[in-house]
Amino acid sequence: MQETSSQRTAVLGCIADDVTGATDLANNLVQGGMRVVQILGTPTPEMLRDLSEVDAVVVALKTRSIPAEDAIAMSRDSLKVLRENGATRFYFKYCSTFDSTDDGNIGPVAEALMDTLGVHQTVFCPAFPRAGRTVYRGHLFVGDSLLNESGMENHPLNPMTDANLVRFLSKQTSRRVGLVSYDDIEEGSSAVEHQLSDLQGDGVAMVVTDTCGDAQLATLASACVSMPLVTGGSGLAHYLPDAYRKVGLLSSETHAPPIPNVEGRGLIVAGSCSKATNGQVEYMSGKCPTWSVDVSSLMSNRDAELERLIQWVGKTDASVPVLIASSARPEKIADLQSRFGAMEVALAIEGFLAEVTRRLVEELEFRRLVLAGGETSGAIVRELSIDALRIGPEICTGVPWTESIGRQPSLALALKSGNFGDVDFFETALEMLR
Ligand SMILES: Nc1ncnc2c1ncn2[C@@H]1O[C@H](COP(=O)(O)OP(=O)(O)OP(=O)(O)O)[C@@H](O)[C@H]1O
Ligand SMILES: O=C(O)[C@@H](O)C(=O)CO
Repeated sequence: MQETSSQRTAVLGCIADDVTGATDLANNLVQGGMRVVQILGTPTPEMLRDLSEVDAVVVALKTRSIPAEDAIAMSRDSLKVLRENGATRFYFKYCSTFDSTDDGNIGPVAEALMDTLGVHQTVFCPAFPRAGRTVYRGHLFVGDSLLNESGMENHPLNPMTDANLVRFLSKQTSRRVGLVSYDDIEEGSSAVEHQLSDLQGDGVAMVVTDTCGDAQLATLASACVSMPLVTGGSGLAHYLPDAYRKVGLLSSETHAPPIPNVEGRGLIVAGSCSKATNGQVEYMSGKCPTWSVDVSSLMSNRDAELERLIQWVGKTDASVPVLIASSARPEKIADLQSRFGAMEVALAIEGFLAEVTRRLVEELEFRRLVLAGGETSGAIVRELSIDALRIGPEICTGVPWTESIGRQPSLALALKSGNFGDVDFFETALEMLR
């Protein structure tokens, strides 16, 4: 296939199961030299037709923690539109910590996409070594810890209690699950292709891939270049553009991302309770006015809590950013969940933070938003009616600045996955826009 410089529609169509994951994926594609637009929610054909000079479209859904049949339907709808717009390669992005439950949604959505595309095999590559996620002998590590000892076992929505991905994915699918091992990958991309083909001969449709470093991701990208569908975290995406260029799927030009040109006040909203976000909230709370959401009051008297918060922000010094956080430690979360129900409290907080953010943007001219947590960011961008984002430069591994497309006034947004970023992430992000 030689579509190179005349290619006007995106070659690669991506479907991500949450909004910060989508941004992370887009960031890696941008670093590979692609021009990338992120669409928030299922795209319409018109939205894609209006995009020109784009190499990849990343669709950000919010399907990680919803019933599997709904996640499948939304993912299929997005696939259809991306395909009709001319994409020939597809990427299903989930979390580098494989966030899901025994019932899905990673296995069921991957199966549905495979069936729609008529493909018999795909890879599962959650590894993102630059962010400390590696896979060895099928086991997922976060830094030096196995997934189930990394803090992810305490996640409010999908506690991860099994690091063995071959075993865990097998619970989500009736298809055979296998492994391309570290040793196979070390032998190079042809060896991986042979191994994939042998596994396919044995009826293995879903292949978890060991990956301990970036060189192995590059090998894997070359081995997967002709696969219509790949699945994974964002690490593999860094290397796919180059692999596509080598086979003529993508023009040899690379593109540098623009920094958002947005004036206005900074707002940090954290709904993630991950270890990293908790540390970032603690650090930033010593540096700017900070509001810690009282979840019990929110559950009993939401409107009063909202007004109290808006009034408080109105009295803060307009020359500095404001931080609003619901983040809490595991014991506190467990207590709230037992009193109100896990999903009920999660959705109530998401809705509350979303409404607060919209009101602050509309009423107090906040324009530079730093949001922590995928579900939280998803709820907020939806409330702000943002349809699409242009991807800008990287703030830290996996998190770029982005700028809203088609919204007046435009907003600069940094959508941070819960576990990403150093302790000073919020400060660093806002300083980049000075
Ligand atoms: N104090 C709290 N008690 C219970 N649940 C909370 C609390 N604060 C936030 N939540 C909920 O926890 C969930 C956190 O998910 P979110 O995706 O935003 O963060 P994350 O999982 O750490 O990030 P990511 O998905 O990017 O890794 C949200 O649904 C949020 O509303
Ligand atoms: O892959 C990751 O870790 C992140 O992009 C993410 O999906 C967190 O929600």
